[in-house]
This record gives sequence, structure tokens and C-alpha cells, in this order.
Amino acid sequence: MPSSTILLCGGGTGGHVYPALAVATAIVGVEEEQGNRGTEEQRGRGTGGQRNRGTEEQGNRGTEEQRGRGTGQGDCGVVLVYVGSVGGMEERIVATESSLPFRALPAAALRGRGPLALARGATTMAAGLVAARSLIRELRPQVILGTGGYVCVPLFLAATLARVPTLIYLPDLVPGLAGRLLARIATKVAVNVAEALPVLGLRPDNPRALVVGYPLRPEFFEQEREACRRTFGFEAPLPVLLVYGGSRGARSINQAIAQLLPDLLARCQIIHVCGREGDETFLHKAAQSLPESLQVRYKLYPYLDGVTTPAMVAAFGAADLAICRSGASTLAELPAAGLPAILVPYPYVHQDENADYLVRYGVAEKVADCAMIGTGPPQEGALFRAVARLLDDQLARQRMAEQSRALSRPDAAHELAGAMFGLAARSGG
Ligand SMILES: CC(=O)N[C@H]1[C@@H](OP(=O)(O)OP(=O)(O)OC[C@H]2O[C@@H](n3ccc(=O)[nH]c3=O)[C@H](O)[C@@H]2O)O[C@H](CO)[C@@H](O)[C@@H]1O
Repeated sequence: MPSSTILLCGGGTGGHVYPALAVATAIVGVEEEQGNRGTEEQRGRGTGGQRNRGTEEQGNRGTEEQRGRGTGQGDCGVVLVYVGSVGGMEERIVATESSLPFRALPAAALRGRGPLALARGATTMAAGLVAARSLIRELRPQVILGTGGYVCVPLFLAATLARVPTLIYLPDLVPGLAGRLLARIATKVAVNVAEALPVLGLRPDNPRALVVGYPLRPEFFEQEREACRRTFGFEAPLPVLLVYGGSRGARSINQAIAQLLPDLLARCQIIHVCGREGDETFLHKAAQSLPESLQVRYKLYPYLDGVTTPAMVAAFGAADLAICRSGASTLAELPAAGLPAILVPYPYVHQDENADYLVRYGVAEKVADCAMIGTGPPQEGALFRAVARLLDDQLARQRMAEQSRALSRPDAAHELAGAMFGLAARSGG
């Protein structure tokens, strides 16, 4: 496919960004395999997928040399451009963790807390549609991949008007409102697991439907446990617990951990990724009130990006057990790392279905947000009881890890890249 332009679009939260970056890396890989070399001019325009995320041995901060390796920048004839929303967290992730050029569109939620919010949302979306139409006229893409979030709506509408083929990837068991809308207008609809298709009104034999798994950063499959542990400065032979609340952090989980900190640190070491919303302050204070011998077991970060901090993949590699929300990424990242988990679904979106899927396969346990601490002493709440039981039962963890690995589909990014090339070929790219 000589000199094609592909747009990747997803935003609002991290879960809509990382799958697109993984597909970008795979597209560059497929292009290079096919020996389809770009011209000097195309190279300058930027083609990269994800930067390399390393462990301690690899320097961990991403040297210039490593960044070059992970991006695929240089010899690829495809031009990839990331399209996100104005002011969304995707701009920062794309700038830090990839070398893709970034373009922003106005976008807002399609439902509001009243008629005024709804009207404001509709106005922003109308502005987004105008901007998307002019972006498509300027960049003339052969195909567009959407990975979710409201920003895909104006871009997909503009693509439909301009007859540019689109592929929407929806990773959740039950996709949100924007996802369901996009599934109606996209040329192809890809999902993580077949169970998601009926919700979208699609049968598995529908030629528009693809079941591909979840496109992951390749580094999830490559981590070496001891190196990952050293990355976080852990030396004790105690188990490592990874706590995170999705890409934004989860206040209720952070508050529960603050209460349980002394009891947890008596049994394990913790990597806690608390989100950028300011919870770091009270967690830091809770840790400082502990004896020095326990404090060294607690590693607190607002976010792990693999460039300014250690990488999220290294945290997965270091851990024996996770406590986390059940965003769609957990359906693939936990299996790829073979990491047993206690899932605490975010109550206001469809995360229960994702958690139930993993629980059904025996690779995770579920604790309701409101049951984490309960009404009595925090140690008697459902969260601490589950953590203590699993930390004490290495065999159970091993069994969960093995069953978890069996769910892994490492070829998802590659499959989606192939589907994108197929659509681009149809559009004459
Ligand atoms: C509150 C909300 O609406 N959540 C939704 C949002 O979650 P959210 O954006 O949190 O999505 P996920 O939990 O699926 O993914 C988070 C991603 O961020 C990465 N990560 C996270 C923290 C960090 O410090 N570094 C890092 O790299 C994780 O490894 C993962 O790849 O999108 C998901 C995908 O549609 C949905 O399933 C969730 O229901």
C-alpha cells in the first residue's frame, strides 16, 4: 500500500488510546514486513506507533535509541496520524508514549445532566463535525480506526459523508453509548470477545463483524519478573501487589488502600498507581505515618508512562496479584501477564460484565465497590479478606495465573492491522 494515510482515533480515557497505539505499532510492523519502503518525504511526516517501554536493564526512562526502536519510524510507507479530543488525556499519552503526530477535534458527551448540558454537547459535536470534515479533506485518509470515546463520533460521521472506510474497535463486553452508535455507521465492527456482538445487534457470521481479542503493547509478553521488581526497587522476597484504578485512578480504591496500608504492608510490597486527580497527597501522608521498614515496601505513583516513570508493563511483570477496576484492558492485560486479580468494577459504567467474564474463567475475583471496606473494621471488609486469602495461597494464585494466560490472544493488534490494510485496499489506497 504505497503512501497511505491512516487515522487512528480514540479518546477521553486511556483505555481508548493504548489499543490504537498497539495497532499503530502493528501497522508499521506489517508495512516493514512487506518491504514497502516510504520516501524520504513520508519518513519526515512521522509514522511511529509506540515507544519502547523498558525495565531497569533497559534504562527504563526510554533513551533516544530505545525510542527509535519502538516507533518503527523511518522506513514505513504509511502515514499514521492520531486524532483525539481537544483537552483530552490522549494528547499527553500520545506525545509521551508514541511518536505519532496528534490532531485534536472538539468533542463532548452525547448525554448530559439536563437540557442545557445536552445542548452544549450537541453544539460542541457540531463544531467537531465541521473540523473533522476539514481534517479529512486535508489529510485524505484511506481508512480510519476508532477505538472508542466521543471524539470518534464526529470523525466517523465525516468519514461516512466522505465515503472513507472505517473500523470501530469496541473492547468492552457491553460497549457504551458512543460505541453502540459508532457500530451502526462503521464499515467494520471489531470486538474483543464474541459475547459482545449480540449487544451490538450483530451475529458472528455478519461480514461486518470481527472478533479479534484486545490489541496489546507487545511488551506485556516480554517482561522478566526479577528485572521488573528491581525497576521498582523491591529487594525483599515478599509478594508484590499492584493497585491501580484504570487510567484515571479510582478514589474509592485509593481510600480503601489508605485505610488498609499497615495491614497490607505487613504481608506484601505494593506498587500503587493512584491517578492524577490528587489522591497522591493523602496516600503519601498515610504511608509516612508508618515505620520506615514498611514505608520502603510502598511505591506510589500518580501514573506510569514508561518514559518519565517506570512502565505499566513492568508493574504487571513485577506483581503477584492486582487490585484494579475492570476496564476492558483488564480482559487482556491481566491474561498477557498471567496476573491474578481482585476486580472492583466502577459502578457507573458497564464494568461488571468485564469482571464477570474473568471471574467465570477462574482468573479473578470480584469485590463490589461498596463492599471493599464494609461497615466494621477495614480488615474485615471484603477487599482485605480476599487479598489476605490470595496472598497466603500461592497455589491458588498459580492456578489463576495459568488459566489467565490461556485467555491471552497475542495476535489481536496484528489482526486489526490486517483488517485496516484490507479496508484501505478496498478504498484504493
Ligand atoms: C470510568 C470509565 O469510563 N472507564 C472506562 C474506560 O476506562 P480506562 O480508560 O480506565 O480503561 P482501561 O482500564 O480499559 O485501560 C486503562 C489503560 O491505561 C493503562 N495505564 C493505566 C494507568 C497508568 O498509570 N498507566 C497505564 O499505562 C493500562 O495499562 C490500560 O491499558 O475505558 C474502558 C475501555 O473502553 C472501559 O472499559 C472503562 O469502563
